[in-house]
Amino acid sequence: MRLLRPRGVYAPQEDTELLAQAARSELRALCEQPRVEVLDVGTGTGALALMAAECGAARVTAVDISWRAVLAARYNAWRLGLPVVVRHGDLTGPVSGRRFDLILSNPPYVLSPRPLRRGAVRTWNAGVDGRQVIDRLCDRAPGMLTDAGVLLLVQSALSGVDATLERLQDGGLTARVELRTTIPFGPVMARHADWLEEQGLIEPEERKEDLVVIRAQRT
Ligand SMILES: C[S@@+](CC[C@H](N)C(=O)[O-])C[C@H]1O[C@@H](n2cnc3c(N)ncnc32)[C@H](O)[C@@H]1O
Repeated sequence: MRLLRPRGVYAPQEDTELLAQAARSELRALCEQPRVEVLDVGTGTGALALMAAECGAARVTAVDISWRAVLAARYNAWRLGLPVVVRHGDLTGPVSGRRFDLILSNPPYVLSPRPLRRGAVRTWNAGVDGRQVIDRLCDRAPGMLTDAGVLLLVQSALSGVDATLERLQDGGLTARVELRTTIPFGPVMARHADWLEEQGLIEPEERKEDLVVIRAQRT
């Protein structure tokens, strides 16, 4: 898909593609049912929400905290003629009270010594433990899934895979690692490599990380 991506909006990359891969196989089974509802939390350009609509999901809603991302995703949906409703707000706030068959999220998960700020860094910065958005999403997801609903979430293994699995399990979901791949550090991670080494999170000279898709479902 050729998508408009204004400055400051996250460019779809390896994490987006890994999550899309997991989502496509989920959607193949789901879209045989009528009225499938999908939510994409932190939509950026809208790439994942648009893919879900293209796969045949009946109702796709996307949310982002950045107005720039919301406007880009709305434009991309209009240009491609795909029925995606894009809402502005924090996490699931704009859709509270609704339930979804599939929730997708590629949230900010990058560990950073810098405080969270407004602006472009919000697309990736997730605080010193990389969990400032993931933890809140794990707490909200169980209450937003239909009975057989599925959450697919992508993150770096550096941000704590076990912490995510445990948090989702505490919320009553069965959670497991669905996909995993190793990628070389991109520019943001490369800038933080010395700090990650100091924290003992990576080996000296290690410049790669595992990306993981976590799948969670109500037991
Ligand atoms: C890593 S980008 C992923 C973008 C897109 N889903 C993709 O995979 O290409 C994370 C997105 O989450 C958004 N975001 C960050 N914090 C958020 C929050 N609290 N609520 C909603 N969206 C948020 C950012 O603006 C950004 O667009």
